[in-house]
Amino acid sequence: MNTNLVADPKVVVALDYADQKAALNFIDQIDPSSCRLKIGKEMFTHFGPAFAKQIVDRKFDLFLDLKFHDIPNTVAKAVAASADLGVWMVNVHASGGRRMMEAAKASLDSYGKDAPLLIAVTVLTSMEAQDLAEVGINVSPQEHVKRLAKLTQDSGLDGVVCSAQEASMLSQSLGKEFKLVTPGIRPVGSDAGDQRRIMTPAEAIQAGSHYLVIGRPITQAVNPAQVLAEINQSLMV
Ligand SMILES: O=c1ccn([C@@H]2O[C@H](COP(=O)(O)O)[C@@H](O)[C@H]2O)c(=O)[nH]1
Repeated sequence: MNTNLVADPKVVVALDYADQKAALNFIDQIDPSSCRLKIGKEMFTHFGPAFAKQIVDRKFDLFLDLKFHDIPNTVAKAVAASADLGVWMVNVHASGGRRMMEAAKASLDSYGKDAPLLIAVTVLTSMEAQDLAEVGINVSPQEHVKRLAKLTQDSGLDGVVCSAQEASMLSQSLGKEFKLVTPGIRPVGSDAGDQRRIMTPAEAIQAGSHYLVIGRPITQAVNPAQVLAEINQSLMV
């Protein structure tokens, strides 16, 4: 199926499947130029690095979304192990701090042009002000995102995970080259589920998002490849 082939696909499909066959069935219907793919804690815990390699071998750009958050030495080693898998992008939590992020970045030095993009999670898109207050952060999500994104840039990373609601603010303050990777994307009419800071695909691109992470609206659809094609179409206008 033609899912609208684009030179630099913006959509990153979150493959949050408990069933490897279901994920591969979807992947077999799409082309690497129609989207990038992401695996996170669910599929990596079920199926491990071998599954990640299968996706890389099929020539898809793979975002390994394991959100490392540990001491600098441990995170640096985990990021280097991710690079060994040949992934396109990998991430850590910005709240792990500057020394952790710098160690993660340094661990990629020896990979040269083959190093994956390294980005950091700011404030999860499932969180709103009340969630932050309950963990002792008494500023708005926007303010906390801004602080963590600046720290991420100062630590030498390539970009952040944030919500599209913060994209315009970050694009202005940190520049257009700094990658903004935005989950919490919901086409009109789709269920928000546990997400709180959401936007539609077209609005997110207009706000300055570089990559749109989209999971359930695609993967739980009756025809995931068709929904992907419709989303790509909505981005072409
Ligand atoms: O702040 C974050 C960071 C990561 N995610 C991940 O993105 C997808 C979103 O899936 P949907 O089904 O479209 O909600 C999922 O894999 C999350 O782990 C995020 O949502 N927010």
